[in-house]
Amino acid sequence: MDKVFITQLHVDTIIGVYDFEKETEQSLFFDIEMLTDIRAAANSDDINDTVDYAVVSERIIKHVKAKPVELLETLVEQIAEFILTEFNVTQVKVRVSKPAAVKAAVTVGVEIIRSVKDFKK
Ligand SMILES: Nc1nc2c(c(=O)[nH]1)N=C([C@H](O)[C@@H](O)CO)CN2
Repeated sequence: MDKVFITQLHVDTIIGVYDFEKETEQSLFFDIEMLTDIRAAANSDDINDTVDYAVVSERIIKHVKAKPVELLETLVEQIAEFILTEFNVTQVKVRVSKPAAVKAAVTVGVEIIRSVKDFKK
C-alpha cells in the first residue's frame, strides 16, 4: 500500500507526569506514516484526491497545543484516531519522541500502529 508521511514534526507543548513539566513547554517530534491509495491523485494531479500532509501537520500541531495531557500514550492514541476518522487513511503509524525527557538517552518515546477498523468512522 502507498504511504504519505511526515517526519520529525516539531511541536512545543506542555506535556508530562511531573509538576515541573506543567509549567514549561517541552519539544516533541512526531513521525507519521499514513497508508492510503495515491493512484487517484497521481491520475488527476489534484490535491483533493490525496491526503494533504500539510493539512495533517497543522491538525496535529493544533491538537497537541490545545489541551495538555500527561502521557505520550494519550497523545499518540488521540492523533491516530483523528487521522483515521477525518482523512482517507486505512492504517497509521504514529511515533512521538521527547528528547529532553531522559538525559542519558538521545530520545525516548512511544510508537503505535492503528487501523481504520479499530475506530468507527
Ligand atoms: N511510557 C511513558 N513513560 C514515561 C512518560 C510517558 O509519557 N510515557 N512520561 C514521563 C515523564 O513525563 C518524563 O517524560 C519526565 O522526564 C516518564 N515516563
